[in-house]
Amino acid sequence: MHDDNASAGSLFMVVAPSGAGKSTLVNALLAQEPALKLSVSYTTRAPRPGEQDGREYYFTTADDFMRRRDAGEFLESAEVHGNYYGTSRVMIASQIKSGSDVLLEIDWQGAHQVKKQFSHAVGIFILPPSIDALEERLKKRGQDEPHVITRRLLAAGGEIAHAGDFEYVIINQDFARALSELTAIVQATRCRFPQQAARNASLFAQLGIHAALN
Ligand SMILES: Nc1ncnc2c1ncn2[C@@H]1O[C@H](COP(=O)(O)OP(=O)(O)OP(=O)(O)O)[C@@H](O)[C@H]1O
Ligand SMILES: Nc1nc2c(ncn2[C@@H]2O[C@H](COP(=O)(O)O)[C@@H](O)[C@H]2O)c(=O)[nH]1
Repeated sequence: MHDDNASAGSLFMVVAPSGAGKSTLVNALLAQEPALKLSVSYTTRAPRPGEQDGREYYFTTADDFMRRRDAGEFLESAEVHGNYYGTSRVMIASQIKSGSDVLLEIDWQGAHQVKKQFSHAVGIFILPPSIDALEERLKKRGQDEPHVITRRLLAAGGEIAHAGDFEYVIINQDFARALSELTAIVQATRCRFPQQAARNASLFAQLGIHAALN
């Protein structure tokens, strides 16, 4: 089993039922934390209007996805709402190794797979204030067919049942508050001993601080 170590960047996983607001929160977080790298996943889902290949996702066919999966190219992958999604192993490994903090927007199944390989990955589950609010948000977003929205709402209860598997839970009712909680989690993780020691190795050496103090 692979695991991260003291010199590695932090790995964040943001998980939520569809429509809870994770992409909106993550985009706002990235705007204020440009050093944080967002992993771009592969998916077999068709692009929504305005989505660009290589920006929101790498859009691909089921055949290509399976070929990549069978070749071990994915750190994690899962079927979600009738489509396949996966995170590139190579991209994450190189970003973490170079000390970058990386954020994955994935479902709970993928998060479990990542946690088995990177035990220090920080899982953050975003809850909607209610199922009614989730429905309203999906409808207002206006990007999915009614049958797709129904399917996603039906799946939400099962996904929410996994909230307790994660280190942190944020209720995205008031957006500004939810964003400030997400930011606080990222900043607190960066202040953990291994992350600080890796970022400030020469200061730590100068001050005579050793990892044994951790
Ligand atoms: N706190 C909030 N209050 C009201 N609306 C919100 C809030 N947060 C996000 N939204 C809106 O809810 C809709 C869904 O948000 P978003 O697309 O970020 O969800 P998501 O969890 O990323 O969904 P998916 O998993 O389907 O990509 C968007 O139209 C967004 O503007
Ligand atoms: N396990 C993974 N799940 C992923 C990944 N990328 C996205 N997702 C999840 O899929 C649903 C639907 O996304 P949408 O863009 O079609 O609305 C969403 O809840 C994501 O969390 C991934 O790489 N792996």
